[in-house]
Amino acid sequence: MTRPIKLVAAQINLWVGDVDGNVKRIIDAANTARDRHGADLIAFPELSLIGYPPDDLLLRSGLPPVIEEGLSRIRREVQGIHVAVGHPEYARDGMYNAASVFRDGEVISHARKQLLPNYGVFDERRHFRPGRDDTAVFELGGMRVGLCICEDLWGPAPAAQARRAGAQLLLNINASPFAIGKAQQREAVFRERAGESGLPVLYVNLVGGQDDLIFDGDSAAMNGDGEFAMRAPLFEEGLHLVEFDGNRFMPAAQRAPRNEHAVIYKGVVQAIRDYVDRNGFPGALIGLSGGIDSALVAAMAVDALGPARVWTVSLPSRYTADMSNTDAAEQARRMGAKYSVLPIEPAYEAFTGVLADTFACREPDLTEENIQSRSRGVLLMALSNKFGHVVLTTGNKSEMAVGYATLYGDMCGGFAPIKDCYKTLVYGLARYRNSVSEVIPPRVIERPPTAELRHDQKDSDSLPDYAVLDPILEAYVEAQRSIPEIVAMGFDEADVRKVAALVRRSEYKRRQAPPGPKVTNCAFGRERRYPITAVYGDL
Ligand SMILES: Nc1ncnc2c1ncn2[C@@H]1O[C@H](COP(=O)(O)OP(=O)(O)OC[C@H]2O[C@@H]([n+]3cccc(C(=O)O)c3)[C@H](O)[C@@H]2O)[C@@H](O)[C@H]1O
Ligand SMILES: Nc1ncnc2c1ncn2[C@@H]1O[C@H](COP(=O)(O)OP(=O)(O)OP(=O)(O)O)[C@@H](O)[C@H]1O
Ligand SMILES: NC(=O)CC[C@H](N)C(=O)O
Repeated sequence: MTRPIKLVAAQINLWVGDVDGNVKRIIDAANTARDRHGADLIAFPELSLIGYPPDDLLLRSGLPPVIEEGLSRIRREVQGIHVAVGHPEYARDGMYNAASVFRDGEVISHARKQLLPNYGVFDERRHFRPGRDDTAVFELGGMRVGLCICEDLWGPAPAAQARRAGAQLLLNINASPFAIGKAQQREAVFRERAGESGLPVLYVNLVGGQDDLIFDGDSAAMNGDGEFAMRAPLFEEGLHLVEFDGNRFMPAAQRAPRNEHAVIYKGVVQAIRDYVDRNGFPGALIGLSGGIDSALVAAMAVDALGPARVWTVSLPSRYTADMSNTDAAEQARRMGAKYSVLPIEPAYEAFTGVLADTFACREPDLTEENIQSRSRGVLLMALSNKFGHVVLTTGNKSEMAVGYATLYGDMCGGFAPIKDCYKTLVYGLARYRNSVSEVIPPRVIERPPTAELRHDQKDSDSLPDYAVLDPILEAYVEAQRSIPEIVAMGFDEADVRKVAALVRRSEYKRRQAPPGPKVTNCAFGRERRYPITAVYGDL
């Protein structure tokens, strides 16, 4: 009787563009899987040599020889274990999203991705040709393994082909980004494929932050009857071993419950860490107002980078309540982060002084409010220029949706960690973080949200309550519902019309906003591409 085969899912963090570094990460992990786990095969994520998504880096004429050299290094330097890696393939008729399996210098198998995703954040048809229905099935320890790439699992054909070609299990390598509900969606896909084909599925996905995407891993082994034998923790690197006896993966895994706020929090922290580190910043700067948005971003930044690399700055104006200053100082103390106070009053006086004659016949309005916000932006960017830290912007999705942010003011900065988190989610994440240890003074979470740009201002003066606004935004932005449809869902027509008009009118602002991680099922940017200049009404 043949012994069970040992397979390792390499849930690792790979860097886009860093082929040499990724090859080294792959070789090191393969050697560890062989030596520590006695593995027969290790599988790496989709396009692991170049990282995901490589976008138009794929068009660089210097890339093919670098990929070729990386693949031959893996072939030369890893012995005694099958290695499955994803890489671009440059063929005579075009480029393919491919995967190769190597063993002791030989190419054992080769697959080309058949189903190229071209929706949501994906643009794969821009670069790749689809592979034909020539599913790769190879032998390992007397068993037959079918190899396919990411989206190939999301349709029935590639798994059915593998089954017909005699596969006993399906190995699927991925670059599948996180979104709320994605883990459940994946589970449904595994179940559907396993149910149709009867094949157990080994699913390998990467972890890490890449500009506006985060990859959560969620690598898994599911048996043909829909039972999990392994499900890796989210947002953690690891080499996950499973054994396969020809019919089933072993052993059956206990699945730890997953708290949604904990998962999202961890994902955004990962996004901050990878963005700051990979772009070479010594740390991050945050304007800490005593409000909930900057409080959450500061807590996440400290969790991502450690307190020594986070610099919080209070920038009070005449409208800033004492309570706000006290709470900001208290949070910085609790987190152990650097805290400076730079009052914006002199800058504001200087700007309004220069404009005084020109504005003589005009009443104060939003213009002056925006000057406060812009004075803060100028100061934070000056600190960034002088000390090299990146400014983290604190706008949330509700604000970015309706344009409730000042261009070149509080929108100043390089990375926007919570830009895809609705305000109601911001509260949930802050409460979750405080349930671990209370870094945010509770009053910050409890008081009503305010921009403090004029006396006694509250967000609810100009916007519907977030409990109403956020579901309208979900319907309008994510589900692309028309105004009459949203009204039919039970919302007040005036509210819906106002919100929709604000969303339409602020497209220009979002185009100028810094990147930040996708969390919802339709993030602004890559995933929702609307014209700025357009005339459309109730659509
Ligand atoms: N289609 C278009 N294409 C390109 N540019 C366009 C444009 N339409 C206007 N603009 C430009 O944009 C300017 C207006 O934008 P902007 O200068 O940002 O100003 P604006 O959007 O008028 O005001 C800022 C808004 O954000 C709110 N806010 C500010 C700060 C913090 C918070 C908070 O609670 O977090 C809220 C504030 O209460 C106000 O409602 C126009 O004067 C014009 O220069
Ligand atoms: N007094 C302040 N000191 C430092 N930064 C400030 C101050 N006021 C505003 N900011 C910065 O500008 C951002 C926008 O703040 P604002 O108070 O206008 O609205 P907000 O969206 O409710 O944010 P928050 O909940 O953080 O207060 C803040 O998150 C913060 O980064
Ligand atoms: N890279 C891919 O093919 C990813 C597509 C897939 N449906 C996912 O998001 O998981």
